[in-house]
Amino acid sequence: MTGRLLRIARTFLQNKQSNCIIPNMSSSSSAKKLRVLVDMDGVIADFEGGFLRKYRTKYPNEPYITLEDRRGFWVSTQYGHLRSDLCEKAISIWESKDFFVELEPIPGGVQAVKEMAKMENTDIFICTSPIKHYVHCPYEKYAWIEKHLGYDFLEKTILTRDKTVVTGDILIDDKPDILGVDPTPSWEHILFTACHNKHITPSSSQRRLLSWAHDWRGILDSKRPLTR
Ligand SMILES: O=c1ccn([C@@H]2O[C@H](COP(=O)(O)O)[C@@H](O)[C@H]2O)c(=O)[nH]1
Ligand SMILES: [Mg+2]
Repeated sequence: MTGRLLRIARTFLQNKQSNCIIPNMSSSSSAKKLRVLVDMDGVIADFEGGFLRKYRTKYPNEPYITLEDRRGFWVSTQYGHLRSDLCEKAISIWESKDFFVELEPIPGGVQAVKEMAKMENTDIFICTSPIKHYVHCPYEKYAWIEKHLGYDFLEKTILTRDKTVVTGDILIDDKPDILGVDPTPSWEHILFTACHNKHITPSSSQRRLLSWAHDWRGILDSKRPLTR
């Protein structure tokens, strides 16, 4: 027997003894799965709309910023510029009980996420940053996901203040700058258009998803390995 045949026979016996199952690389089920991370606030849950509604109810006599006039990711910063004490008043809204759980879904988002979850060779996770005032927010984010996406989606939920440490192929997120300890995250950031970011010109290499009515399937497909 040649050396090569001996090596093959030895490997076969070793695999047999250890009950090792050799994956069939030609089968589609063994193809590397596309991992999609989807942000929550501003992407599938309407943080901005929910904030404005509750702010105006709680502070009917205070000035406010319409969604049309929103600029910059941080609501609190823009309200602070309007009048310094409004920064704290804005923060008090999302620190209140029932703020996160009562957010309305963003049109098409829940449906798109459910569809992604059914796609072949696709793993989908919700990747969201809780606020540090943790009394209500983390619990309510889970409750929102159970209510709109179902109990099984709790298995696919990542709460983190640093999304750069999460691995994935795509992160669909409305925050223009996603920074953290890893300067070169594994995912491509797809900027989801929101009232606060629609005026900014993303860097030429950054792709946008204008809404869930736009071609999110094409974006996912563009990240899949080419098949013959
Ligand atoms: O002015 C603001 C606006 C939003 N937040 C909080 O930031 C996170 C954003 O989470 P993403 O996962 O990036 O969507 C969310 O918890 C908001 O409540 C803020 O603190 N201040
Ligand atoms: Mg967001």
